Amino acid sequence: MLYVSTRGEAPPLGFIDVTLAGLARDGGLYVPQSWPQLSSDTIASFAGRDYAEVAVEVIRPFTGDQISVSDLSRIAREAYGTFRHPAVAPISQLRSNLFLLELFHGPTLAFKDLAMQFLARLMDYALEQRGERVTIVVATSGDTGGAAVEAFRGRNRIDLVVLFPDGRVSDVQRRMMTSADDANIHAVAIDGTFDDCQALVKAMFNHHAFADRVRLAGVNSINWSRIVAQAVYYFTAAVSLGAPSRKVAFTVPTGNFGDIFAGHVARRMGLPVDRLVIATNVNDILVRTLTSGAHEPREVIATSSPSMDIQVSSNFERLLFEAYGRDAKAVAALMNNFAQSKRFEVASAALSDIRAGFAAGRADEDEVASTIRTALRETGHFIDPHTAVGIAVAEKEPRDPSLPMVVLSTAHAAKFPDAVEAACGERPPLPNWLSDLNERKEHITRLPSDQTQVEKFVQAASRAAREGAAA
Ligand SMILES: Cc1ncc(COP(=O)(O)O)c(C=O)c1O
Ligand SMILES: N[C@@H](CCOP(=O)(O)O)C(=O)O
Repeated sequence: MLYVSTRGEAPPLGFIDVTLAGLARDGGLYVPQSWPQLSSDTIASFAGRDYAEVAVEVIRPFTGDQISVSDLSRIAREAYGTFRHPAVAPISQLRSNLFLLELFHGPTLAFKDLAMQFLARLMDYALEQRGERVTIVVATSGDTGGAAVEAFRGRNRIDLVVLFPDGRVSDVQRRMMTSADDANIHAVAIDGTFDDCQALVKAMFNHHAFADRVRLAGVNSINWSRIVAQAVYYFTAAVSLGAPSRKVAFTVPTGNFGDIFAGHVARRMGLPVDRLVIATNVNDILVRTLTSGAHEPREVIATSSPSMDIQVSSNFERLLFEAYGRDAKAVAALMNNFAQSKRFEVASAALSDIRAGFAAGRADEDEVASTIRTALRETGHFIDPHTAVGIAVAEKEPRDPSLPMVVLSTAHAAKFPDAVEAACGERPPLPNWLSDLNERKEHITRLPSDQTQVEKFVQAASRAAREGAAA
């Protein structure tokens, strides 16, 4: 199994190299050369099995011969052993044929743990085998950063620098990123938005001399292994609701388009997914793109679902690659346009292709608040504002009432206590095992959104760079 860049100018790589590379050398994103298929019998056999076992079955076809099944199984067992629910990603029912896929039972209470716990162990394994070190720089709007800190802390061959937008994450999210004492973890508050943080990461990857010096790696969803690990829960959820004998639809709270693209991957592998609904808050560039074909960012608006306050959705490039019939030249031209004039138009054939598999809707702040209130009243449970965006959009979406609709519940309400309390008047408590979070000492460096200054910081944090200089 080889991976190719969406922009066509980077060398094809195998699974482990793609995992360690992050962004492709030409600025594109890696995708598999072809989609592995799982038969209906294989998918049906997932029913009742442990999450870790299903993860191995789904991920294995993507690994080629680069990792043995026993190593992959050990990594999956260890990764999903850190979750506090035996099902790892259980399903609960909200209303008739409307379900929540609970992705918040991991160590940092958000769906990012599902892939990050796996990825950290996979990278550790690969680096140990090769005797190498890397420096990871990750951009976060709040959840990826905390999940990465938890998954990579104390790892001997990896230094991690987290760039988060100063003042634009919740207190719980910030503390999860800044309160690790481990010497290999560095939390940096950037004076800017998530889009600025992500642009800095991509600029560092495209500065090849720098990227080589620090052995730069990425664990945002630009990293293929993040996506494939997230595809697993689409299988477990759909099978528990009757797949492959019946179709299932999903609504996905969307920002960087990684999570919903993972649903597309599951569909490409043979899972009968009826439709994937993109749910955004008022930062609705993807809804506007699906409506008009014009992909054009606006100013980022701060909302109660801050992790989705994103205008530049990295993984949309992977979908464009698919929709343009894997024409890397066409995708590279779109991305060049975007870099130069901050907009592009999706060609009508590609737009029709996207609309055939995806719908899109947005929820404003009033809808989010009223969804949180209604859910608490009807079920007695708190939901987080990102999940509320998903539910609000799913409720508005025309759908076949006989098909199950699964909304991805992407975070625990206790990560956003102020927003939840403002909506419903009650404050969701943190789980007991995190009750000392507010007392932990924070370590934060503040930097402007400036590539030179951030690179200087990353280089100083990088043991890989120091070893290279000493050699
Ligand atoms: C809680 C939460 N929900 C939804 C999203 C959106 O996911 P994606 O960026 O994969 O579209 C994010 C951030 O990515 C998030 O942290
Ligand atoms: N919402 C995300 C943004 C980054 O997304 P990723 O899936 O590409 O890592 C966050 O919480 O940081």
